[in-house]
Amino acid sequence: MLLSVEHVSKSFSHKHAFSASHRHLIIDDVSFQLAQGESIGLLGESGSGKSTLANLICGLEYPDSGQILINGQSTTDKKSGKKPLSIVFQDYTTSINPTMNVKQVIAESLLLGGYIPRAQLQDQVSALLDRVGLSPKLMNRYIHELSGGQAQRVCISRALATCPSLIVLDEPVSSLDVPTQVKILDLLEKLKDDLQLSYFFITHDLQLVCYFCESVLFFQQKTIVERCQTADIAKVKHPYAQSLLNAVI
Ligand SMILES: Nc1ncnc2c1ncn2[C@@H]1O[C@H](COP(=O)(O)OP(=O)(O)OP(=O)(O)O)[C@@H](O)[C@H]1O
Repeated sequence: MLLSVEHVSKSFSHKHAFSASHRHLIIDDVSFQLAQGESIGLLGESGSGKSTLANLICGLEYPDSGQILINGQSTTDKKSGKKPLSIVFQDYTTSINPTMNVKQVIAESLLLGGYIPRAQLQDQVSALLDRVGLSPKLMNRYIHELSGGQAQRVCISRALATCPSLIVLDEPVSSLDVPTQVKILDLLEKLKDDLQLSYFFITHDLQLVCYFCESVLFFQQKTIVERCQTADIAKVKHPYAQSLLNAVI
């Protein structure tokens, strides 16, 4: 199994000005699996914990209990080496270091994927920019010199640089205008087919999930309340899943 999330719970400590800090449970006993080549959509309300789950999968946060295995290796296992996954965040403005140009951003990720002779770096960055439909001429630009669509393409090429099997897409088009959203979604669809990628696609948009993913997880009240194949979306039973379905039909 490419990704196995097993009974994962996570809470955060919130400090209060005039009282002791409290721990708030954000993720409660979440389990699901994703097979190689499969894509899953995660639908949930704003603030329900979707990004926290994404961060747990990527090893940016650790579970309080339960475990997350990627190709059988725990995300908490520091010795497991390079993980076959990348993440694309919603906010491209904060996910790119503003002091690095495009070449440095992508090169940093390429080098994470393994040693590359310095002489090959330029060509590999060019190839990755080409893969996401950007001209190599943009290599020396900084984030503030790019359009939103260009910046998100840079984030996608950075995600591809480590040759992942799985990409966690945390609302990758929500910060873009509609025409740019369509172009980025077309790109993601093409990359999925060309590179046989699996996506863990976090969004508020049920139609998008049905277009991109084989199955969908409905996330509410800190946990997954229903999972179904997108082909069977009309058969969902949980009231939350039904309410999302009714909103689009
Ligand atoms: N590092 C942290 N420390 C404390 N609380 C956190 C931390 N990260 C997230 N939270 C809290 O966890 C809850 C869920 O946040 P999260 O960003 O995962 O939700 P979300 O479903 O992705 O929201 P949105 O759809 O609005 O992006 C929020 O109440 C948030 O304040």
